[in-house]
Amino acid sequence: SESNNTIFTIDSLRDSLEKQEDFIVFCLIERARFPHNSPAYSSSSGGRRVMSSSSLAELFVRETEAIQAKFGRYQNPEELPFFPHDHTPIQAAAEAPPPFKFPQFLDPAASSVNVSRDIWNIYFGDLLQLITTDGDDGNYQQAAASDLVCLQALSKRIHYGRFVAEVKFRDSPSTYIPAIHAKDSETLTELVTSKAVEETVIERVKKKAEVFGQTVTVDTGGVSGVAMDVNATNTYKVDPSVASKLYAEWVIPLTKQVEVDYLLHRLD
Ligand SMILES: O=C(O)C(=O)C[C@]1(C(=O)O)C=C[C@@H](O)C=C1
Repeated sequence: SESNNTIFTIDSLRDSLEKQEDFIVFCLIERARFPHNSPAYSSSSGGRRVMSSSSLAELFVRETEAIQAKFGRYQNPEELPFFPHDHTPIQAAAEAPPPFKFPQFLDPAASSVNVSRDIWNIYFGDLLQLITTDGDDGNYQQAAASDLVCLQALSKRIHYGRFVAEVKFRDSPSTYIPAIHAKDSETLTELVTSKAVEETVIERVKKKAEVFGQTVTVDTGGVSGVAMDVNATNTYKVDPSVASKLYAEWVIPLTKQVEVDYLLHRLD
């Protein structure tokens, strides 16, 4: 309904993006507890009988998403799966509560936007090596479970660009309409860009990695107080410069690509 639309403003969306940062930083910290565990990402079967030629991590994501799809995860317009699934939620008992009615805020343009492949490739091709140590502890299930949570958090954040683009378009259609008609992605990219906001976001993420990634120690010698270990960069659980690089080089550029892809189809 139209009344649902009022909850989305550029400020409320930026507020949500800021809160999602906390979760993303904690996801990275959690994954960084385990070594890289490269066999989880190799698709060769090593001669064993396997379900498919996919890696363990890929199978884990695919199968978990399929279950979450059955329970309605992708009825939420904020969520996009990495793999296509039958999105029909399972039939709940007759007395079960009715499904949540998500506000339908996005234009059908949303269905033509999907950068999941890029997120997948960046995560497994670049990011994972930057937040983990080389090594193999054999606990691939645990590593893959952490990967899934990271991937879902990043995908939600980046695809939030659809909501941001819709708000920007509604706030000022005449700014965007000529570039949309001209299919001018370069101009659209300039129009959705706010350098000052980007710099704040990148700086804030770095600071969060510094604050959340410290080892907190409690003085048990009878003296009250909590001592925070604010030592050299290499004592942080995730290198703060990796967190800011993630945002500067991948998260923000992909969010902008999502915004532009969405706007390009906004008047279809
Ligand atoms: O806040 C916005 O206006 C956004 O579009 C989001 C975002 C981001 O990804 O954080 C992307 C582009 C802008 O240049 C600034 C920030």
